[in-house]
Amino acid sequence: MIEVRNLTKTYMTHERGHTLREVTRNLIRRPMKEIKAVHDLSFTVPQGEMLAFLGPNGAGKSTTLKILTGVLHPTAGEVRALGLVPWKQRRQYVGRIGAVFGQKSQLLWDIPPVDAFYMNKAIYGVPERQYQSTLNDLTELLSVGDIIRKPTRQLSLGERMKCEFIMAMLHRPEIVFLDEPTIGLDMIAKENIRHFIRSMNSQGVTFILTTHDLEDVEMLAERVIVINHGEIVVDDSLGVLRSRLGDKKSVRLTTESPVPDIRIQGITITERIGPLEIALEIDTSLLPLKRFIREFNEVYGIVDMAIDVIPIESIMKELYMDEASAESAAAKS
Ligand SMILES: Nc1ncnc2c1ncn2[C@@H]1O[C@H](COP(=O)(O)OP(=O)(O)OP(=O)(O)O)[C@@H](O)[C@H]1O
Repeated sequence: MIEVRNLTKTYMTHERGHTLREVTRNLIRRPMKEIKAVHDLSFTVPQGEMLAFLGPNGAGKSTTLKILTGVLHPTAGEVRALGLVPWKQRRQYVGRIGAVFGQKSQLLWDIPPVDAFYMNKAIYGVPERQYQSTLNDLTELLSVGDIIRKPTRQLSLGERMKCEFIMAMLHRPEIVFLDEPTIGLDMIAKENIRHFIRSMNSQGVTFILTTHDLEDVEMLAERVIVINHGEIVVDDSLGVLRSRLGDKKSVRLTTESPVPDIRIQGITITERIGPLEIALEIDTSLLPLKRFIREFNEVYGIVDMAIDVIPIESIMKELYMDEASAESAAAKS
């Protein structure tokens, strides 16, 4: 459904310089600087997939999504989505995709969402019967029957986001791009939105999600692509991603005597919660849990313990840090 081959985007910008002298000189000379935002990305997304496209700030996510939505054209490489080249066959393509931006509204502030929906109906040329039936389905699924008739500015953020989703889905897009779709929402509103995304996905809609909210990723995504410095670092299912990073456990421990700053292979102290309470990360491939419990109990006396799998935040942190440390090591050598 989406096929990306060797995608590269290089921005050309004017170098400003750091010192006042450089800035003044560069105002006249205007030297150009290349910024490789994405480099040689290749991946495919089958129909009906729920893909999380992640990476730290500046990794190249927005650039890739802008190319996939047809807003930008690449410097090199190919993209085919729904059989079309997004930036070349944009008119045909936009009628088959949708987008929801958590930080940017597509509704109009002073008019009720239902009027904005009607405008989109005209823009996309949605037939009246299809429009009414889709609108009924979506308003029912999101429980926003009355809300869509109030002026947008009077809606809560949660209500507005539900309407943003209706706006994006009315023309029944086959691929929907989500950028931080639950940002700023409370837990209940987040769950409503996630439930909606899951139910649209079960009807065959493909979702590509970019977010810094890793709970969205855990609750929604089947597959994760992580990019860093414009290149793919990981492309795997969430389960495989966890196992690839070792069999790590997060342990919260209360002991009879304080645990000092120990250096044992396989153990990292992540937090000191109190004088007798700490949080640890244990790599059980290096230190089996049974041995850890026995030895810690002998030395410090375990009073209470909670064991959990490592949350996805730690996995991501590790991925981002690996890349950063690899970079700095390369720079030093
Ligand atoms: N129009 C532009 N001109 C020049 N450089 C740009 C432009 N847009 C993005 N960049 C640069 O390209 C790189 C990738 O940016 P991009 O916005 O794609 O990252 P991102 O992963 O979406 O980051 P974030 O999570 O912060 O939104 C960054 O170094 C950024 O400064």
